[in-house]
Amino acid sequence: MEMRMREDTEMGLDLTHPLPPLASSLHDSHLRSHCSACFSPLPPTVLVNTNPSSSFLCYCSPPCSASDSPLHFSSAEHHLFLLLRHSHPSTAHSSDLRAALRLLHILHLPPLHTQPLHRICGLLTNLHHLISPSHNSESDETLTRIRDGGKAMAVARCMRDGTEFSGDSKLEEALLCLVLTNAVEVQVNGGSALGIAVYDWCFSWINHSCSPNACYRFLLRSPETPQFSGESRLQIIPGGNDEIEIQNAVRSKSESIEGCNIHGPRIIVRSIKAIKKGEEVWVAYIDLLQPKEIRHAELWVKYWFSCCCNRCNASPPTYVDLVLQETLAHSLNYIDDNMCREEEIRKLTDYVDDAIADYLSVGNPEACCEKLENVIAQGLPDEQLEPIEGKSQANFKLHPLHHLSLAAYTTLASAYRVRASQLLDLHSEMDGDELEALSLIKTSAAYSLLLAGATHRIFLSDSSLIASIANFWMNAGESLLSLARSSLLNSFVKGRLPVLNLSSLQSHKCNECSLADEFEANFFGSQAHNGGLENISKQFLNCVSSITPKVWSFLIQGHHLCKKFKDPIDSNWLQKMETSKIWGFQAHSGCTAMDSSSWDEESTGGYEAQRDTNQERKNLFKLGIHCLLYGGFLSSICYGPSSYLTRYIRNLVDGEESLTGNSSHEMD
Ligand SMILES: C[S@@+](CC[C@H](N)C(=O)[O-])C[C@H]1O[C@@H](n2cnc3c(N)ncnc32)[C@H](O)[C@@H]1O
Repeated sequence: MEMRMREDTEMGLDLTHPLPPLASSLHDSHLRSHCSACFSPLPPTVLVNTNPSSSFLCYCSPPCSASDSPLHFSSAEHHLFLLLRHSHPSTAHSSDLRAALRLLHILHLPPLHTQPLHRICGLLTNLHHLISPSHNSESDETLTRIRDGGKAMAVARCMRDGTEFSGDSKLEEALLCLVLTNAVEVQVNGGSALGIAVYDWCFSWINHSCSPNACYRFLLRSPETPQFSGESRLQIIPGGNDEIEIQNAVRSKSESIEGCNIHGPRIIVRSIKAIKKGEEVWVAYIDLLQPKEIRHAELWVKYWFSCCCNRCNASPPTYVDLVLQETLAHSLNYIDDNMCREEEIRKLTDYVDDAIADYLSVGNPEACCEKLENVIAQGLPDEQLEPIEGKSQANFKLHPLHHLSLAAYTTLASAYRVRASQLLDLHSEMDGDELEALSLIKTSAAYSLLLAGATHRIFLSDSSLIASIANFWMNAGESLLSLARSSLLNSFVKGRLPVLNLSSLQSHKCNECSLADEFEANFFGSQAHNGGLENISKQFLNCVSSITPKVWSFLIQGHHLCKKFKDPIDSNWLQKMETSKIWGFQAHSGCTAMDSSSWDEESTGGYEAQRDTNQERKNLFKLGIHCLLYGGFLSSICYGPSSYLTRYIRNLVDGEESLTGNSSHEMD
């Protein structure tokens, strides 16, 4: 089954009203911090439980409790918790099982033997695929999860009914497969996933593409939020080969499913490209900034299909797919065979994963930064390169747009920021540490700008990456703005800084571009995207290309790796490198695309402390505002003008805390 456009549509329009979930469940880690019905965060003092014997779920209000608590007991979710508490006290992750139990309960399915299990309530289960014994270990994990999970669900239902478990859990397994095939992670306000939700065919029949034309967002309804406005006509209609399924689906739309979770997180589908009437609508099921091989492996294991979208079928591969997996060999004496190369890539991947784990799991951001910067600059360390058949192996470096490089910049931006705040927390009084902290914050901002600038190049060749790119520009803007506003900059120059009011969007209009007006117009709901994405992007790039060179040397001062990136926005250096060595192995000894011919170290060095730091600060601010507004503009295309992110950006730009004084400051 699939979904198609009812009429021609523009980019940046909602294609559905906010659709309520059939079932939803918080991840176990959020059960104490969020309302189990509406997923909104709980104020520390408001924990409503209808039944004192149930301490598993919390609610934000009596209406949420009244609507959800009965289902918690009648679906056997409560009994599942009791069961898991005894069998797997610490490792339980049960949101998929709980959502499946809830669905099983509200669907009132007829007895098992009369029910075909490949589709339930119109939704595909993939049952026979997901439970077939397979050749790959990740699928084996899925199989074990379905077998064990189905059994746990069935036992919980028997506990609820006071009956003996017969050993048959086929129906439960089918519902669990339905959840694995159709559930989406619920993420709001750019945070981590709160839980999962399953929606009816209006959303669940939308297929995946690695170059999608639509995206989705969630809307939470807490008791304070007014009722969701009435349903408007769906802009997408069901399509596919199964006429009976389509007719059933259209008919079922008028009968609301009993028990449907009215307070649960709602989903809205939105176009990110112009779509023609009758064209299929696609969303992305996975992270699109991964090379084809990894995307395909993930889709196969989770959803059991091979993607044949335009991006995946392109021959030669698209620019995006080429750079995301491109490596650069820089040793003549290597064994030129694919096995070696694959082995090398595997080692690079493990090395980067280990470095990221140093930060995220071990809590050592310093070790993480050192490893990531080494691998970006030099490839693997020597001890990782065992000679094969007496010959030393090539040491591959990652292309600056390789997906591991992108993961590295993201991690470095965050790890440097954390290092700065750790340093300031430890030694808040010491001047030397303030300078060190400032340098760490600058490096963090440099990496977030590098990430945004580098991935923008990819975005220009594939606009379906818009949501990720919006995020990168917003992060870069936020980082630059907080650096410009940081009091640490005050201690960097002797003497007092002149008065500089860095607040209010209106007072920071740029003479060269209309970004601020576009953002403002969007924010107040007047005609969206007047200037068109292409025009705005061009204006934005012109502005940031002229501002960045004025701050880049300040940001990377004293940082040897960042100095290798001549200019994060002007990617001429990258282009030079790509044309000098196109896809494949580098055949010349010692000559790498990352050596000094392309990575001009000299041109960016030599920052002098005597420079006009206040001017530098203004430029940082100006660049930050541009990045934020552009990220906000892209994000309003993906998530709508009234989304949390747009409001957040407005607040950031308006700057609740201005540095000094009140005089207005033009972005000149
Ligand atoms: C959420 S459902 C989408 C609707 C589904 N096509 C149906 O018939 O109900 C996800 C499943 O749809 C199929 N699917 C989604 N995108 C696909 C694609 N691009 N190519 C082939 N199958 C796809 C896979 O079987 C996947 O497990």
